[in-house]
Amino acid sequence: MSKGAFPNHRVVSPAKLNLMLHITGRRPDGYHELQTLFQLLAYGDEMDFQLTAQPQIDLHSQINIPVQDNLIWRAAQMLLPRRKNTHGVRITLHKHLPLGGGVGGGSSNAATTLLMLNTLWACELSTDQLAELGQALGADVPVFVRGHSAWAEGIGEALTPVTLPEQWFLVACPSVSVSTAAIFQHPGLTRNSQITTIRTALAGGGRNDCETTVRALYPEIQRMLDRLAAWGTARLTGTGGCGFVSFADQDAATEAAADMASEYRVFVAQGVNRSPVLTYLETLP
Ligand SMILES: C[C@@](CO)(OP(=O)(O)O)[C@H](O)COP(=O)(O)OP(=O)(O)OC[C@H]1O[C@@H](n2ccc(N)nc2=O)[C@H](O)[C@@H]1O
Ligand SMILES: Nc1ncnc2c1ncn2[C@@H]1O[C@H](COP(=O)(O)OP(=O)(O)O)[C@@H](O)[C@H]1O
Repeated sequence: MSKGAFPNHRVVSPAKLNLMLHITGRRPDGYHELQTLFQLLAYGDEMDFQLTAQPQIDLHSQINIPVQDNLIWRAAQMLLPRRKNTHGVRITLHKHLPLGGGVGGGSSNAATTLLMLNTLWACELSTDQLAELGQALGADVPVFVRGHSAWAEGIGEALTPVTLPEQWFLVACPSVSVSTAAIFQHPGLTRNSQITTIRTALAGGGRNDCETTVRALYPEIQRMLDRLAAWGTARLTGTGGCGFVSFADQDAATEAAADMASEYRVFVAQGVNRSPVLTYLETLP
């Protein structure tokens, strides 16, 4: 760091898995009523945040989408009117998570940006305010803003923090990306699951209601889930396309990952109850 330069803050923008996902109804505005268990992971994209003397937002992201559409850019723009100092920021995204994989990378990046800039720009917004801003960017943003594994209802915004066993997960990502909107618009999707309880879900009950439709539309995902099933109960996360299996220990997960790695992009990650971004923010003065 050169003299006078601002420090660089590197944080892990975590992924999530939906351990189960039931669709219990559809609202008049087209959004679906869900019940889902969000498991945060100690793995994700890495993001660098460094304040600058110039007031602009300078985003370096390897993903091939127009900057105005990047959820990081959009999150930063939302906080700009609340900035209480004169600094700009240089944000660099090191993308590790697949796009449109159901592991929530874009939503997580948006939430990480809201959390980091709220501190670095001294915006002083409460967690509730940040979660509300985040929800306008996507249904999955609030869970990452609150930064805790959670039971979600409503359209995914009514969150109850939960403590989950910190198991290991093998996540496999097929080379296809699934459009969340397309799955939710599909006529074959089951939308009438019985309301279940948080207790049943925590005990491992439940399934992913999107899975039948996703399997039918994407043979490659069907094949991947069938391959994963060699190690246990294989599930789709979100609207896909990634699937996962849980393990009690890291070695077993790593062994299974090695077996799948020649065919699929895979990663092994531990489930965590608290987001690494919150842990990082606690270290700041
Ligand atoms: C269903 C989940 C479960 O985690 O799927 P994944 O995106 O993770 O796969 C998420 O809540 C998705 O969250 P997110 O990806 O942020 O969704 P949004 O951008 O808000 O919405 C994308 C589209 O999905 C549909 N949608 C989303 C959430 C919801 N409860 N009902 C819906 O019908 C809407 O058609 C919307 O236009
Ligand atoms: N910073 C970002 N990272 C990833 N995707 C982004 C980002 N900004 C915008 N997007 C868009 O959001 C879409 C869904 O993002 P992502 O979070 O990866 O999917 P999912 O919600 O299925 O896990 C991407 O296909 C991409 O077009």
